[in-house]
Amino acid sequence: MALCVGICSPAHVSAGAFSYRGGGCQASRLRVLCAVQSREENVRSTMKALKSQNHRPKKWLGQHYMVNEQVNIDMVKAAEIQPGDLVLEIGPGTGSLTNALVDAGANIIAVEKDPGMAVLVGERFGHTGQVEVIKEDFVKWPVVSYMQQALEKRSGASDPPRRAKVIANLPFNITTQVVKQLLPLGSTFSHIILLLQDEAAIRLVDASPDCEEYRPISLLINFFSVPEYKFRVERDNFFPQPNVDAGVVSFALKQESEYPRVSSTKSFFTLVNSAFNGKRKMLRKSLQHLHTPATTQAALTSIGLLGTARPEELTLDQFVALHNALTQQTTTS
Ligand SMILES: C[S@@+](CC[C@H](N)C(=O)[O-])C[C@H]1O[C@@H](n2cnc3c(N)ncnc32)[C@H](O)[C@@H]1O
Repeated sequence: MALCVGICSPAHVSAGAFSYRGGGCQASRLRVLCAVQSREENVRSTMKALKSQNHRPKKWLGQHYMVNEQVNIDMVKAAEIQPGDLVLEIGPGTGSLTNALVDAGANIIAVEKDPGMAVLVGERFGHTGQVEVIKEDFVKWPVVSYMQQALEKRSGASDPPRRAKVIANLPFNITTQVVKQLLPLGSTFSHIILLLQDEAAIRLVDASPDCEEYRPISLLINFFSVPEYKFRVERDNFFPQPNVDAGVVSFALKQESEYPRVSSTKSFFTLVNSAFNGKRKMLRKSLQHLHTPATTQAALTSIGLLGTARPEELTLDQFVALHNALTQQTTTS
């Protein structure tokens, strides 16, 4: 590593959206050599940490460890971490991202499902007093009550509690579930920064009706947050190497007063989910278990759409208008 000081600055990393190429970058031979050496060293220290726990990476837990420190540093930058911020990290693994958070002065609650990794990360950061490790399956963990209590403990009696942030190199198999679980929590979290499969990252931030993957989750994301694609991370930055590249996305969470105006969020998403049950069907058909076709058609025309509209043609604002028109018609009839 010492060899690389002053030469290894990631020249291919610029502000805005960029891409981490691991050892495959187009920079000078020396820089490539340094990147390879530094990555090998990171792989070695990851292996050493794993060996100390007699641990082989578990595929079923999505254990692909980050071996490029600069990616961790840039994820922390993307989260705009300030000293004293409370950060929830999902799946700390060997603690490489945790380490960048500690360096930035954050206080971290790290939830790890693998007992061996929970022990490892607890031992690694015990002396800092900045990391609390919780050995739990994040999906079953009571995130709101735990984080609210932690925020309240930290805030003075007078000032309103600062919201926490979430950061994670997420196991790919729980991505959708975690996104759905966290996005509506704008009173607890201000930002969520996730490293995901690149394809999922692109799909989640592109929520326009023209997008082929336009689905209820696209509407959910824009209802509750402002998403942004930050940068791409190529597969050779992980150990073991996955079959696909990754991407980092940020969700700036809205607070309740900023949500689109609907009478009930629950009934709004019931409408959206029902609408997409038959993506190719006309709304007046797919919504017929909620409203008669005539009612849906009248509501559609009252907001300036054709009575034959299909779900993939409506923007979030138009779904909101449709929901409100249907609610109004139901209450007046
Ligand atoms: C992709 S690895 C990332 C590890 C580390 N943060 C890094 O960047 O190198 C995913 C981590 O999440 C953990 N994990 C998997 N499923 C989990 C769950 N349901 N709840 C909490 N942690 C989980 C795995 O054990 C693993 O440590």
